[in-house]
Parts: sequence; C-alpha cells; structure tokens
Amino acid sequence: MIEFDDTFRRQLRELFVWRRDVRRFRNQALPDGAVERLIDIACLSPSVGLSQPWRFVIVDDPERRRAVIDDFKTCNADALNCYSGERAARYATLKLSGLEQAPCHLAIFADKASDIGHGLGRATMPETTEYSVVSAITAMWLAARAEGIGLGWVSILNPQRIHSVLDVPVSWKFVAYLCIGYPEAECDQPELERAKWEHRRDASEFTLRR
Ligand SMILES: Cc1cc2c(cc1C)N(C[C@H](O)[C@H](O)[C@H](O)COP(=O)(O)O)c1[nH]c(=O)[nH]c(=O)c1N2
Repeated sequence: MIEFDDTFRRQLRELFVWRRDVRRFRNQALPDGAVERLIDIACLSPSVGLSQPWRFVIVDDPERRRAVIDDFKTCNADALNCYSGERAARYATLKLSGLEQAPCHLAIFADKASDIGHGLGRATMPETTEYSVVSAITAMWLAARAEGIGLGWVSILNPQRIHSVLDVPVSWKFVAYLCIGYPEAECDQPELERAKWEHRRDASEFTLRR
C-alpha cells in the first residue's frame, strides 16, 4: 500500500498555496510532451459515472489563436463597460489573460452527448458532466505548478465564438480556455489580491453547520 508522510503532506499544502492563476509568461517554449503529460494527469480525475467527459483541444494554429485573442479583447471591453467609477478604473488596469505570450493554448470542453458511463449519476444533475471537467482542470493546474509550469484560466470569452473558431462537435460544451507556459514570477498571493480587486477570505466565512 502506498503511504504519504508528513513531509509529503506539508509539501502538498505548499503546492496548493503556491498554485497561481498565471497571466504573465516567460518567452520560453514548453518541453516536448509537457502538455500531453498534464492532460494524462487530468484524465486521472474523478468523473460522474466514470464518464470521462473532458475533451482537450491544443490550439496551435496561429489564425485560430488570433481569433481567440480578438474575442478576448471584445469581451474584455464589454466587461469593462459593466463597471463604473473607481471600480472601472481599477478593472482597466488588470491583466486578465496571458493569451499573447503563452506558448501553449489549451481549450477544454465537456462532451454532453457521450454515453461513456451509461448516464450514471447524471439523470437528476446533468451539470455533473461539467463539474467533472472542472475537477480535471484543477488537477492539471496543480500538476503543472509541481513542474514549475503556470496555467491561466481565461473565461472572458464568448463560448459560441470559441466553439466556431475551434470547429468542434456541437455536443461539446465549452468549459475553459487555458494559457500554459513558464511564469515570469512565483507568488503565494493571487494577482487579484495584489491588485486590490478582491482578497482571499478565511474558510470560516464559507462554512456552515446544520
Ligand atoms: C472558472 C474560472 C474562470 C476564471 C478564473 C478562475 C476560474 C476558476 N480566473 C482566475 C482567477 O482570477 C483566480 O483563480 C483567482 O483570482 C485566485 O487567484 P489564484 O488562482 O489563487 O492565483 C481568471 N483569471 C483571469 O485573469 N481571467 C479570467 O478570465 C479568469 N477566469
């Protein structure tokens, strides 16, 4: 039986503390096979009914990447318009994607039509398909950090537009667009906290007993 000792547990906690959403990447390619290795780890994640609904699209094509970047710019300008006053001024200073610099773009979808898993666990909660995909992304995020690789999640995008740019099956629901590469810097504090947008709160604020 495999056992994990206190040293491992301490290091694992450090991994959680030092995982970051990365938007600033070094101009350095990832080694061959790195993304495929992260995808392999993501596929070890739990999924409803063992349905493994995650679908990964490595976006290499420069024209498709450009179209995603253009979509981000449009959506981010729209998002800025939803704020006013000091909040808008602050939003405008935030860096909310590393799409231009990241050596790797990875889009992740949930296949809503797959019959892998035979529907187990999904009848009353079909959204568990997407939850399963998000759990895989979290695993990949942590595994990347363990290798010194940074990952940034970009959701300021139009899902229909991304669907058409990447030309994927209609049954695939867009879940995430990830920028992957080596971070410019390491930090144990979220970038949004450093930018004074929001701060990480204590777990007790989110926990009830009944
Ligand atoms: C579903 C989802 C979607 C997004 C994010 C995360 C998640 C989970 N985050 C990253 C988010 O801002 C970040 O996780 C928090 O600010 C906390 O920072 P750390 O991840 O701890 O560094 C994110 N960040 C960003 O710059 N642009 C974005 O569009 C998004 N979208």
